Amino acid sequence: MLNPTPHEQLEAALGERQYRLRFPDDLEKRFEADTGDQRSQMLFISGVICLLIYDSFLIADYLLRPAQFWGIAALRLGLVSGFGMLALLWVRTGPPGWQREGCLALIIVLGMATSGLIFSFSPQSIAMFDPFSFCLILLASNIVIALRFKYALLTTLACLLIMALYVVPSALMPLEAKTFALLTTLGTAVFTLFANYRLEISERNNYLLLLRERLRASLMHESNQVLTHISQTDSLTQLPNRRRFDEVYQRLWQEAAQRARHIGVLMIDIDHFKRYNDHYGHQQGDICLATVAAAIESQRRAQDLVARLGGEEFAVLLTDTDLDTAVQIAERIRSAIEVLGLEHGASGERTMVTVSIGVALTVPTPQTTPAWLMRQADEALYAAKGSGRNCVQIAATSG
Ligand SMILES: Nc1nc2c(ncn2[C@@H]2O[C@H](COP(=O)(O)OP(=O)(O)OP(=O)(O)O)[C@@H](O)[C@H]2O)c(=O)[nH]1
Repeated sequence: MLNPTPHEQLEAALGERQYRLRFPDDLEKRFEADTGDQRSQMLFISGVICLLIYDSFLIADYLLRPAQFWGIAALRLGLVSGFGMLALLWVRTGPPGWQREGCLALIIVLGMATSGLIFSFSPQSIAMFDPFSFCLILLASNIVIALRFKYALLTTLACLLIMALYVVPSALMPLEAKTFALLTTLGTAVFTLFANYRLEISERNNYLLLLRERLRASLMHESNQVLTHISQTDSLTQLPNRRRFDEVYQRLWQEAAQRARHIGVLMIDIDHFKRYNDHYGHQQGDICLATVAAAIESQRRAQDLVARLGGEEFAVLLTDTDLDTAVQIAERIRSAIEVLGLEHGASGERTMVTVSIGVALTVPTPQTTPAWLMRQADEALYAAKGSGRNCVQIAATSG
């Protein structure tokens, strides 16, 4: 079975009941690649805010536990904030997802363990306040930092265990207060985990919708490019068609007018092509047209445009070219087709396929127009046909 395309994977993920916290592998990798850097930056900012709040509790420590203040300050500022800042700076560099989440989870657990230790230093009269700080740590972990759910769950369980290890055997609180503290912390854990789960689900769903829009836009862009190419290309010769020629011609004319530079047109027509068709058949005529087109294309300079204007008529747009060079290019094209040696048994004049070419060149002025120059090239072509074909003629106004 064929592997599903990114678009199919995406539609399947959107179609599923949206409660899963993991996409199929490819999509999951793309999710991490697309959102990882931004998440690292957000985690850095929310982490710094959490550390500031954590350290602001030094005010309460100073008021409630002045005797232990300096020891507690060393724990909060030196241990938790010190390691915390280092971890956040590292997270900001955009490490892989599991390292980023795991590292922050460890810092949160360290914060909880330190809060437990601070609780154990408390005088009996104020120990009852500390469980509130445990709840705040869970709030920070699950809502503000919003670790990915799996990490949030493990961190919460570790925090609850640490909290229970400090509070349950503690002699600082009566049983009623311990029960209240445990229930409050447990309730906070459940509520914040539930919110964390919903946050991640909605982040993932938003990502899927955004990705679908991006994929649709890029598919649309690709289709537009294909359609534009089709609408501007001649299907038989794969050369630009008349529409494309006119578009480029108008633009180059304006540029030549602004810069007072030459612009030139070579009008090329296969000689006695009606006879060729009649003699060899339309299908062979098509092959001949494509061969002649490729030969003309092979002689053009990089900056010039070759187009099939219709039927057996081609044109070359020349920019920044003097008359001598234009005639040289025309002569090169004429001779390249002659030396192809494509048999033309019905020509009457020669035995192989040849072309006649009209050359017209000008520096645009307010009195001249693109259509006027085309007419000049057409008249020169007509003159080439009149001079026995298989030759190049220059428009009278270009000489
Ligand atoms: N095979 C083929 N023939 C085409 C195509 N488009 C136009 N033609 C033929 O090209 C021929 C052009 O003939 P004319 O315009 O009379 O000119 P000519 O016979 O080349 O004569 P001169 O231009 O005077 O040398 C016609 O027979 C058209 O049917 C095409 O896409 N394929």
